[in-house]
Amino acid sequence: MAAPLYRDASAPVEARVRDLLGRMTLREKAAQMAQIERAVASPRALAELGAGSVLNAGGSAPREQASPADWAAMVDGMQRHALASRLGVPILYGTDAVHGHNNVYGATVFPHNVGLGATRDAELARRIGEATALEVRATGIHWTFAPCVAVCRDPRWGRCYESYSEDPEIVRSLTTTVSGLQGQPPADHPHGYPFLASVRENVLACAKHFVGDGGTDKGVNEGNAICSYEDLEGIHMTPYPDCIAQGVATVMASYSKWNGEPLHSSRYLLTDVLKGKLGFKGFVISDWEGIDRLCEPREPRGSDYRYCIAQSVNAGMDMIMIPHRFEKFLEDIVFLVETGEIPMSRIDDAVERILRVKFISGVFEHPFSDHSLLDIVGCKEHRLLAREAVRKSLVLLKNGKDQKAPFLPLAKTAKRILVAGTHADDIGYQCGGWTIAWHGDSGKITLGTSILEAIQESLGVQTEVVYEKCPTEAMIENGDFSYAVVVVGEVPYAEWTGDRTDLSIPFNGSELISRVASKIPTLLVVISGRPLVIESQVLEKIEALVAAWLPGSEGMGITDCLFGDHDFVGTLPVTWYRSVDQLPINAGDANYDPLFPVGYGLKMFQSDDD
Ligand SMILES: O=[N+]([O-])c1ccc(O[C@@H]2O[C@@H](CO)[C@H](O)[C@H](S[C@@H]3O[C@H](CO)[C@@H](O)[C@H](O)[C@H]3O)[C@@H]2O)cc1
Repeated sequence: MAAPLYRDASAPVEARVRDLLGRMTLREKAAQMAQIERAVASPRALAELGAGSVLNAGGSAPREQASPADWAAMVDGMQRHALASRLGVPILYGTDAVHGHNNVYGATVFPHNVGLGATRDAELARRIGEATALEVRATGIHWTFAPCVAVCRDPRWGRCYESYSEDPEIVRSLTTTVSGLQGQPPADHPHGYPFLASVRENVLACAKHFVGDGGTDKGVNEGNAICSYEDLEGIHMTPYPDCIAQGVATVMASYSKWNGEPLHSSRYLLTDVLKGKLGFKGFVISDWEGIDRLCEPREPRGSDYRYCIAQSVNAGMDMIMIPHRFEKFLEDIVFLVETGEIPMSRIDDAVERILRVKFISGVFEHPFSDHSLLDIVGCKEHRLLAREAVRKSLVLLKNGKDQKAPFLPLAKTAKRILVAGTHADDIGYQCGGWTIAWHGDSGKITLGTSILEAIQESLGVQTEVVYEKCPTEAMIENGDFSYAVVVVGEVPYAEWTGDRTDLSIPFNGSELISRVASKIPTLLVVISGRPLVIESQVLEKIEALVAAWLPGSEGMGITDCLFGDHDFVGTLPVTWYRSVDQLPINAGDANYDPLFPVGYGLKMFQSDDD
């Protein structure tokens, strides 16, 4: 008997979609709309019930320090169960590889998006997407929930570091990450249609979080963006047409609201605008428990969950990141269709979109991982790319108390130097959130080079490098140091855990800086996901100031500039405000009076065209 059309790789995608859709029962269609967490991805969920997709939460891994082979074996095992389902529809496995394959121990950890915003380098963003796709593919994973194309308008938001910039034009210029992840579509690629160049080297991307996630009132995470449609479209929606033009396969809905209406149940924005006006033909996925949050306060009342499913699916949600209550979701959505609450046409549209992406992704023909890629995770070439990105992300904000006497580059011939601060020797701190654990952590959480190690590696034996996280007065007074490098900043955070109205340097950083800089010529390096308050008396005392954002695993990228092997090229992608009383403050505001404006950034060397 001839194989069914949907299994024919030479058949047109839309024909394969229609053929498979026509063979599916309502329960099978509903199951395809479910994304479940890896911990509950059982043989029953995959083979018997046919869940369409699996993800891992931030920090959820096969085991601690799981190897790329462990990850690939886990995903392949789930795939085998999925292929054993009645129609053998493979799963898509998704993960948050948002600054490299950051869940995986030993993977290359790139600078977070705010640092890439400082580079203004679209080609670099694309190359990082390319490298990330290879490391994700090496672990058998098909899809990353990236790039975040939020336009962060208030640094009090705990996810500003996931945003490239407060300027929508800078964000849209860096959506080249999509082409890096998925590959570049041909010029004649149909508008809005999902694209994947190579099942071996590329992964599906996810533009998130649609729309207005970075524009909530006072930067409250999952809050309410209060603005006109013109501002919503002109500021926050700006990057999406560029992502769609690059064939982005998926879009994730935002937890936030627009003028009080949750995005997860906004038919106007999800269907009329995203799928209608912008022509998006991939699929829309909810955020984690996004449907449950429609029923806030968290409902124990099952019926509300059912009502929220109807609200969201009817608004245009195609896949639901459940992630734990799969069978309840299945029971509820089947009930809603059978009772006419959700029209079958909406289910068919959602599943059509999901199957379209699955056929485009090549996962029917190549369902399993490619072990020849395993060694590419954390490879030298990718670490060099990350080092280049770190270097280009640094912003020099002060260089010498006297313009005529620049402080940087630091002397490589100094006899004795002091390196101090909480962030000088901490890989976890310099990587920030979404690294190994959901909210990140401190210490040697993965492989990489700390700033202290980079300084030690950059200097010869003639320089004694003294490291003290919190030097005493005696050491500062009597240490006979040529200069000091003080590295302080924020501890890692994610989402609401990073929402803050106090944006001073944590751990009494200002006090440490003042103590050291009062006695020793000092360079201050700030490791943070956003600008922090730099008091005027601190700014006066230090010789130089570098914003390093959240650079990731390759600390050598910082010393490449500090010691003058490369000049600084980074410029501020966000406003460096004077005080939190100014917030929100964005370029273009009337009476815009920041400490350092968007676009500010010094060089060490006068270039020819100066
Ligand atoms: O400790 N608790 O009890 C707890 C409870 C709920 C939590 O909330 C959950 O934490 C994370 C999992 O641990 C989830 O990732 C999401 S966040 C959401 O997840 C997506 C998939 O990872 C990303 O692509 C999106 O960009 C992001 O907005 C949620 O906020 C966290 C901790």
